[in-house]
Amino acid sequence: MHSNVAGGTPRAAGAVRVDAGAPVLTLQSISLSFGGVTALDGIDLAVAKGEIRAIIGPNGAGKSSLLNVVSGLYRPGRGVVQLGSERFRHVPTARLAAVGVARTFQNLALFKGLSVLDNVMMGLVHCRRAGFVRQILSTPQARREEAKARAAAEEAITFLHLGAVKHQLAGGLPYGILKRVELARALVARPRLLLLDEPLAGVTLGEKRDLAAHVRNARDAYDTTIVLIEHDIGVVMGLSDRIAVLDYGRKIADGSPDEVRSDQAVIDAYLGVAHEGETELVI
Ligand SMILES: Nc1ncnc2c1ncn2[C@@H]1O[C@H](COP(=O)(O)OP(=O)(O)OP(=O)(O)O)[C@@H](O)[C@H]1O
Repeated sequence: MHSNVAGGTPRAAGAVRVDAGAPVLTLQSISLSFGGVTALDGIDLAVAKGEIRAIIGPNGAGKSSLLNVVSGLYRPGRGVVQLGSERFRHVPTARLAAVGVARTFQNLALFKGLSVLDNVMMGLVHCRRAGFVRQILSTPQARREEAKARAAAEEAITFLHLGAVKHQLAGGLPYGILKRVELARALVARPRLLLLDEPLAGVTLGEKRDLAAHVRNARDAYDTTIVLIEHDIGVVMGLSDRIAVLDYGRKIADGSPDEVRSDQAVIDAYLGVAHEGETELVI
């Protein structure tokens, strides 16, 4: 893990600090096929420290495949994934936390039978050094780690305004709250890179605005870098520093929201056909 479990308090929300230094994530010529279907075709991407980078594109464009390559669920046929200074042909899923990456899942990866607090503490399970036997015997090391993990989880819970439900079982909570629990579980280990798979999907418009604010605040307070895939282009435009657009597995645009919004290739990809006089994505 690149930082301590408790790691101090989250920094107060402040100015955006997109760092021009070495990228946190670099993809070089990533290609991936399933049988005869090309899901990704020579994707290059560089994500700067502190950035919120959205990956958008029509259905089947390759967004989930890309996220799965970065988190090691898929091994690309070609190309390299670089996380900080480490280069991978296949990102080791089992060491994802150790290389400073956390992710959320579109359909949530929470334990319904555990409380919110215990679910958030699960985000630190890969950081605990005391083995199972020491935890059972409750050795001093295991107790210290437990206390640190609990403090970090409490901090993430407070940060995401989940204090009122922290002792409730996840199974009984509304979807919009569970999306925040999942974000807290991913944040608690203070990842260098946070991958969010449709963080705003399936919630009401009001909850979407709240979640978008939480994502932005999380980037600032936890000093992390965020790559997200999302279908709601309107929210994405307001939330992201840069947006990469995929279509049929290829990257067709990569730029600021304003650049992407007026990019003719993007407009065509979303509309399916070119429209004369169409100069902006309607959102
Ligand atoms: N596990 C898989 N097995 C076979 N084909 C797959 C698999 N995963 C993705 N594909 C195919 O790869 C292409 C890209 O799919 P992917 O799910 O990455 O796109 P997406 O942009 O995330 O789509 P959506 O917005 O609908 O979720 C599609 O043609 C899809 O059918």
